[in-house]
Amino acid sequence: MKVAVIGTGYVGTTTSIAFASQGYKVIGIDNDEEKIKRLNQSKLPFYEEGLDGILQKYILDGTLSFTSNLEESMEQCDILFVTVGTPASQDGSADLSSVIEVARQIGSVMKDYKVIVIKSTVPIGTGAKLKNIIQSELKKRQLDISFDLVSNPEFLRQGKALHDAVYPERIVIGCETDKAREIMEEFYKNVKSKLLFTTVRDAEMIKYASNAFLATKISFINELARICEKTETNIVQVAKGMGMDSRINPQFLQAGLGFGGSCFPKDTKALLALASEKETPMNILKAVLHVNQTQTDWFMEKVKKTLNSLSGKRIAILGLTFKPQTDDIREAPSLKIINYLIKHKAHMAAYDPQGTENVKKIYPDIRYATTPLEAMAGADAVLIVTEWKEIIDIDWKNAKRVLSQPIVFDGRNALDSAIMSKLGYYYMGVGILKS
Ligand SMILES: NC(=O)C1=CN([C@@H]2O[C@H](COP(=O)(O)OP(=O)(O)OC[C@H]3O[C@@H](n4cnc5c(N)ncnc54)[C@H](O)[C@@H]3O)[C@@H](O)[C@H]2O)C=CC1
Ligand SMILES: O=C(O)[C@H]1O[C@H](OP(=O)(O)OP(=O)(O)OC[C@H]2O[C@@H](n3ccc(=O)[nH]c3=O)[C@H](O)[C@@H]2O)[C@H](O)[C@@H](O)[C@@H]1O
Repeated sequence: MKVAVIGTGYVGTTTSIAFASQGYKVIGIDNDEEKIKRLNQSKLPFYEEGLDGILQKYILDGTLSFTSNLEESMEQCDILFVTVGTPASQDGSADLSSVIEVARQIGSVMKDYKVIVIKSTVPIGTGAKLKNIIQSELKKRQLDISFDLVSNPEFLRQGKALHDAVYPERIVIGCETDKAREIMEEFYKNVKSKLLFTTVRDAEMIKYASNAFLATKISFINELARICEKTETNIVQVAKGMGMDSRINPQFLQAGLGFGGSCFPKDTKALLALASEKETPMNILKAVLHVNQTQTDWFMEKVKKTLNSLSGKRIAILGLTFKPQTDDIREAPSLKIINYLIKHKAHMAAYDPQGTENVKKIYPDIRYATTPLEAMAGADAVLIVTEWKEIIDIDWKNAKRVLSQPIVFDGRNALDSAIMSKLGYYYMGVGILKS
């Protein structure tokens, strides 16, 4: 079975590699010709550990190839996965222009039966809409070709993308015909995973509901962190105790600077936009976004209060990406923090193992360091913004010497407050008592 993957971004490239590893011949397609050229030279368009070597292996052995020519690729493939972006529009709803464009292109060149699988995150009802678009393109060509439209949402996490794509915990397949079900069952037969067949609409909702629920856990714990500080309780211990109940479980109970990235913020907004369109308020989700939008300001107000004023203070920012193990800075809390520090006239030096070049494009005028210690030299305070292992593993005992004042604000509760205090730091986390 040969497959095409349309859209070679984070999801498209990773799933192409995962499918190649399962023995399929895969053609990755993108309308960004520069990206295609680089991919064919085994150059990833983003950072994801371990992925570049495997990409090269499959390109060299001919399992995986990349092109911009959809028509030619379609003739050779039985299944087409659509993984183009669905970013947020101005009003928060999902911008479907890319998936719609791809549906039009498919309908305008399709010559025989295909299974078209939507992996992009799309609002409920989009599958049906895309099916209509393909049908009307076929009608324009006076063709009566059958095809199936399937929803197969993607649940991979950046930073663990390859692992998640190769060993998914669950596979959700929304389809409307037995033929499509059989083909999808056959396609995933070698993947050991829980498989759920459902309708296209249910599959679309499962994706939004999953992201919204995880975002809810994060905002819940972040709001709880605020009350922990007022009640002299420790959110790390509280989350640990809560997570010991398997009904709650410890995952996504890490208090911090709020959720960022390309998905939680946009998908929660898109679900809210859908709820508003359907005149069915989702009050919990609204509050989830509100907590998230105010979390960095809440944290920075503590920083400002502790330092009396930020004006003229030298601040070291450690970590810029929205989470470790990625170079992605989309909706990263660091951007809000830099903005806050600029507004309050602080001087800053920032360090990140992978995200610096991307942040430089937005904030070219702040100082960027090539090591954590360089960023910390002469600083009045250190802000831990992303919990990269390299940052956690700093030799904090000796690092104190390069600082102007031994003050650490840990936005991720990545360090141990008792140890930091023993080392002589004034240490403040999120939802834990300062030490
Ligand atoms: N990034 C992530 O971790 C996850 C993303 N998703 C969803 O997957 C979808 C893709 O996300 P990313 O890979 O992050 O997006 P991305 O922005 O990294 O990549 C999208 C790719 O689609 C290409 N594209 C756009 N229009 C095209 C067209 N007409 N023909 C061919 N290629 C076209 C772009 O050039 C780009 O390379 C989104 O709906 C997202 O919500 C789902 C799970 C995880
Ligand atoms: O739809 C998507 O794109 C993906 O969104 C998330 O994946 P991702 O955004 O890569 O990263 P997560 O590990 O979920 O982290 C998201 C954000 O939440 C924050 N977070 C996460 C967990 C936690 O306990 N606390 C917390 O603040 C992280 O720092 C990060 O900013 C989901 O975990 C994936 O299942 C989903 O496929």
